[in-house]
Amino acid sequence: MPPVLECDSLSASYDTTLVLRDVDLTVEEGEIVGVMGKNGAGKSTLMKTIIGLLDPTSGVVRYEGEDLAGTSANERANAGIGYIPQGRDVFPSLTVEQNLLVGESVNRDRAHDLYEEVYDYFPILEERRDQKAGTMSGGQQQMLAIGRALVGNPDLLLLDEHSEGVQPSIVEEISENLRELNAELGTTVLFVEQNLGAIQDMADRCYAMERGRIVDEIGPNDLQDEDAIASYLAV
Ligand SMILES: Nc1ncnc2c1ncn2[C@@H]1O[C@H](COP(=O)(O)OP(=O)(O)OP(=O)(O)O)[C@@H](O)[C@H]1O
Repeated sequence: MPPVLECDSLSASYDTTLVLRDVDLTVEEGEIVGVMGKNGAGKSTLMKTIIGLLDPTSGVVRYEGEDLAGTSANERANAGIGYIPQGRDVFPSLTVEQNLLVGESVNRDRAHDLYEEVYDYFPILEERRDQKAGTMSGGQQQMLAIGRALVGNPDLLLLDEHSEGVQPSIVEEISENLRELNAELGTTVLFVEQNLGAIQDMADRCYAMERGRIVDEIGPNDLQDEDAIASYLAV
């Protein structure tokens, strides 16, 4: 079976500024893989290039063995890639339930809706289903953004800094829920982060990114060694 996701010599730029440089990474089915790096390292750019919001200047993104070149972000979502952008981007004037309905539109298996699972992982979303998303806390909005991707029934979740602007205890809760849903639903996860705790709580293994390049790969044994990874983060 091919890896769920493969980036092969992936480079990307904004106008003439090259930001992502020759990135090679692989995510196997069922893994939770992190990419860590400081502000400006290129993590969001990597995510945008994988989901198709930014065209690579060179290199390839393969999803379940297929080259994604020429496919739109929408087509990638329809193929089973769920994307949770930095800053969450929930629709503030829609209710929780309406936000989830938008996410469900890409579910390929309409017979199996995932609301029950989402409400199990994030009970606050069920409690607040009729509340406008914009009135909720940062952590609750993050849960909603994850829930909105999940009801689309993704095989792969791309998460861009889910810890940002969220209080530490809630970051921990979200990370734990993501691990649970990875184990129970089998959803593969690629996340980018600069939060040490979130990386240690979530990742099976991790890549380190500096100035748009992958400079190290950290296996499970070294992930709990703060000294081994702190230099890649702003800690
Ligand atoms: N739309 C854009 N146009 C031009 N340059 C950009 C754009 N977005 C990001 N950049 C630049 O690309 C580089 C990488 O940014 P990126 O957002 O990918 O980093 P990041 O690792 O996600 O950082 P952060 O944690 O701050 O989000 C930075 O130098 C940034 O200024």
